[in-house]
Amino acid sequence: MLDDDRDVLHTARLILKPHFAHVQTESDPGRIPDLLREAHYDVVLLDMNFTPGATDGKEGLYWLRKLRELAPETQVVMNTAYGDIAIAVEAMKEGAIDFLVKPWEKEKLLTTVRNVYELSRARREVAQLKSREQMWQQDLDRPFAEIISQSPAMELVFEAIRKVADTNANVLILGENGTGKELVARAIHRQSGRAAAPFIKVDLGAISETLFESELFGHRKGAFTDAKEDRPGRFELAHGGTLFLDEIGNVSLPLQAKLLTALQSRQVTRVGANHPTSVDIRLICATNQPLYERVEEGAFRQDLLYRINTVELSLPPLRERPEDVPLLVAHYLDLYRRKYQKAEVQLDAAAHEKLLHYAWPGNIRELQHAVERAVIMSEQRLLHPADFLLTGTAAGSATRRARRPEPPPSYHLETLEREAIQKAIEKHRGNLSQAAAELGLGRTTLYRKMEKYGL
Ligand SMILES: Nc1ncnc2c1ncn2[C@@H]1O[C@H](COP(=O)(O)OP(=O)(O)OP(=O)(O)O)[C@@H](O)[C@H]1O
Repeated sequence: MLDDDRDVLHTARLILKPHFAHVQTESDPGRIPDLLREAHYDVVLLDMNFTPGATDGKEGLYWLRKLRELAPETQVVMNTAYGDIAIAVEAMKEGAIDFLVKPWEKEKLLTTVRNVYELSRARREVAQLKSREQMWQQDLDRPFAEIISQSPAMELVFEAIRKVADTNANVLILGENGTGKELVARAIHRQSGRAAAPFIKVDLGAISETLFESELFGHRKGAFTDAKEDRPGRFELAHGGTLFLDEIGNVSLPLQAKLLTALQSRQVTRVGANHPTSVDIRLICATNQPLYERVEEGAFRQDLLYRINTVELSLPPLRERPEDVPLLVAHYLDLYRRKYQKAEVQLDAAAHEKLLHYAWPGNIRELQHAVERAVIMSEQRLLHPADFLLTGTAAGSATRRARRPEPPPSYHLETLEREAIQKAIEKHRGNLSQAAAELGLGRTTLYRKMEKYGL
């Protein structure tokens, strides 16, 4: 509160102090710029006249303008004397939010300041939401914002996405678990002309045979015991947008036939209905199964494969894009540091080495979970190799070994020891107690050696 009358300031302080976290009173308006530099004020109560004898309110209006200029989000309430209403109105035109007529009642002062404070908080929230939405919009404008990658292998994928996104072509995304198939499907949708319409995902691996038709094609009320009302299926929900069928390799042959019929005709009939409904969808399918082999085994219909694979995208496993590992580690470290409020957590060099040389059979999802777990469990600022329990299957490492020439044999003791430890950990699938027992070491010694060798 700014007022040249120290009694007024004293009374206001007594009234407001019990209700607000911070109340500041000041008799010299010349200090306004300094005060605003030092702190943020939600509400300022500003007198109209400061010089003895002045009644025209010019000073108040001058400082009001100054306040609006220096702190536009601060709300200003004018303190006016009885009879100053015309000046008060002018002040409102200049951006004051309200005015109080002196001498004010205790209750009047309290309610006014409280209301204005609530309003200023609400306005701040709206501003925050707006900027969040703007950031989100900017994110949408950057096509691959959330797909983190700097590898040539993924650059080819990005290029393919760019080419295919704005066509209506059916896309089949192949790749191991956790390679980002859903992320890519969403990126295609967002860059297509259908971006404003829904992206509907169906996890075909998780839908039971009995619910398949009703989930995908919908049902009429009374079609079966649980059908309490008419319900559209996922195909209809995706009308105008994109339908993403995940785990398409897991669908049984009878259901593949039903899917094929719907995809060929672009029509669906709700369970219990007599007439089909046309749907306009863009289809994206994904699977981690070797679909071509499944066709040869007779487990996947060839005609369905040809219907869904107009364009095929293969996502490389993480072990084939090692350039991405440091980037992903940094990304998820940052994310989980913030989520779990452990801003100080860092990886030591050996832990970095360990993550870099791991085969990541579970791909990005495994990396994400490994980093999250390490951040949650960490008790120190520095994360060591032992904080990352990577229980990669032998298959993962085997693939990696197959891709890289074996180093020449060495009888250097440390090299042999490192190898023995690595093999024991692999053999016991990451169970360090068992690995330590087999190596004839105590657990603490094993940890120490793992750290030394960056395992
Ligand atoms: N390039 C990437 N950058 C950042 N995060 C990624 C990247 N690729 C995948 N992820 C993250 O990894 C997790 C798995 O990705 P996603 O679900 O897209 O994989 P998927 O191949 O569909 O997996 P699944 O086959 O198991 O369904 C998600 O949390 C996703 O956000």
